[in-house]
Amino acid sequence: MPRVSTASNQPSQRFANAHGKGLKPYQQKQLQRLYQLRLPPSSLVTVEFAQRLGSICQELDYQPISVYLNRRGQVIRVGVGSPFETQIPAWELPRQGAERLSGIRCITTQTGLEGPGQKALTAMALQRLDALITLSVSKSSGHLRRGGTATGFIERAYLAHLLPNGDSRWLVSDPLPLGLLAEQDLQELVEALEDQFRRQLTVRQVDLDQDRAILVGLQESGQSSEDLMDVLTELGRLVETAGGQVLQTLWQKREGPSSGTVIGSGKVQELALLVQDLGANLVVFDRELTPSQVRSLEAAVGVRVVDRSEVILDIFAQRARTRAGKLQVELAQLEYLLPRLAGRGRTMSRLGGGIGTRGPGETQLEMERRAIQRRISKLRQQVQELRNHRQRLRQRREGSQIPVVAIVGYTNAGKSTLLNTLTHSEVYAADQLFATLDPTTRRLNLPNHQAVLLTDTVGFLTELPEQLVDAFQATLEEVTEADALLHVVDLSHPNWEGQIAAVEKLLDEMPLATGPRQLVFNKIDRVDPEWLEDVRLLYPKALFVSSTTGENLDQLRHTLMNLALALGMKGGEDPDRCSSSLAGERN
Ligand SMILES: Nc1nc2c(ncn2[C@@H]2O[C@H](COP(=O)(O)OP(=O)(O)OP(=O)(O)O)[C@@H](O)[C@H]2O)c(=O)[nH]1
Ligand SMILES: [Mg+2]
Repeated sequence: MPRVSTASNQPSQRFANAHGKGLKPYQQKQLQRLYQLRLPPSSLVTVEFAQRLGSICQELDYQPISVYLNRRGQVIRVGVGSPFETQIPAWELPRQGAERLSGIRCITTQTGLEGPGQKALTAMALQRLDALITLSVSKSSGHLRRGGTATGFIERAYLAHLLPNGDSRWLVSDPLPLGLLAEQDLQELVEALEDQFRRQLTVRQVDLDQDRAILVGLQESGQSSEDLMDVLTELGRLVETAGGQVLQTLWQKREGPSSGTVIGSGKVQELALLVQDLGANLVVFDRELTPSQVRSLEAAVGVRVVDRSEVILDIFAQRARTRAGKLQVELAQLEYLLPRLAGRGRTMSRLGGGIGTRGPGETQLEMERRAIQRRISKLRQQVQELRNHRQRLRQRREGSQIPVVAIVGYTNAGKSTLLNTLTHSEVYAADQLFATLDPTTRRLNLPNHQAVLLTDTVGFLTELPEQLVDAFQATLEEVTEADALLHVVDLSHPNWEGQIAAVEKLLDEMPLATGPRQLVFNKIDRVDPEWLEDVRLLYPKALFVSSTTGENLDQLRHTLMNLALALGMKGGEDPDRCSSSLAGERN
């Protein structure tokens, strides 16, 4: 049997809290009876139904009542409170595309004579209601039936509905006599609206196979606007690299993140509206979210909410080609997933479809947890084997006394391109983040007939998820075991200085990366030559090259020659070098 309070299935208490008044049993009964009423499917509202609501409203001392109906004319929810207070939670709403309305309309009572307020209209937009009908109940002129019960008097009525992409989000009618409103055809109205929404969607050329994302950032005190923009630009690049489309970016200035939802509650609401307006199906935050934050946010906005780490993990998962790469990515993903298992799933399970949305029940979760743990230990073991294998490879290389130089740098700096140009190879290089996941080593013969081994490595990124760093340890050891590092910087990137700092920081955190580091500014073909001279003054020891045009690569070869000579001498003096560093690693 349907209850008056449909949201929590706890009768009446919710309303008593919202309005400071408990409901008397006979009042509850009247509300309950509303569930038995049924409107003709084509009617927006009937005069009888409106008057019945007006009368109940009077009997409840003019507390507002909101009734929700589906398109078959059935009452599916009754609440004492404004449309804003009685909203249907996002996860209980049917999941619809941006071209559809929810198939639910709300009829609400009020005592004022004005049309629906901002909050009520916002609630309509959040739920994508077919329509919002506001009935103004007169306090004075309610007339009495012979039996003594008030019938309620509806002074005027308003019809409000959403608008496809106009200057305003909704349209509110002038005050209408009830009779006129009752003549409105519901089907005609919603068909016309959905038709317009569909056409608008075609104009926007939304690709329905792609994730359509809204980015959310937080500017904490102490963070400059430029820093935030850099973070959000990079986040956008990451989302695009992962195959998503960025529809819009939203940010907020705040002391610090709110513990519940990162951004404040008003901003969450703005976000939820934007999701509706743009037909987004994904929200991406610029920072790592706790499981409970994800839960609250998903409940409020009604679509999947992910954090930056998940996007990065997703990219790695898509990029991984080799067995080793796949192994490492799977390990990272599972380690990320495990602590988040409990929260995910249940809130979103009703929405169905899409990654991370199918929620198993609690027992199944427990089983899955154990299965995942087993899988993680197995993967760790395999990653360890991989590590040993790489170690043997390196050992062989070191035995051959050819110095190893690792090319490191921020993702997309041009590391693979540099390796390709220098060694005439065809390692995969592309204008993508994390084009390279697996290190590749190539032999480079220098003009003096000496050789070095150049190793291309996975790109760096600020605040890489720790699970990834752990999982890619085997790969990163190529860096820690190299005799020297070439730190490649994309000088044409607006945040090149920030990227240098990020890479230096990560390298400093690797205790074994002790070899000399040579800074190589790349992509100089894309920067203003005058400005380049200024940078040269700032970094007198750096090299300035273009990997695509080959400019100044001779200088780089020369530098490598000197490096190799110095290393060769060092190698000669210290034959134990390789075994001692390996011993250190085993601990
Ligand atoms: N104009 C110009 N473009 C360059 C230069 N070097 C690399 N690129 C371009 O920059 C993009 C990234 O190059 P990659 O070599 O894949 O960069 P990477 O550092 O290996 O990137 P990840 O493997 O993703 O970390 C590609 O589109 C290259 O063509 C250069 O000197 N000048
Ligand atoms: Mg690369």
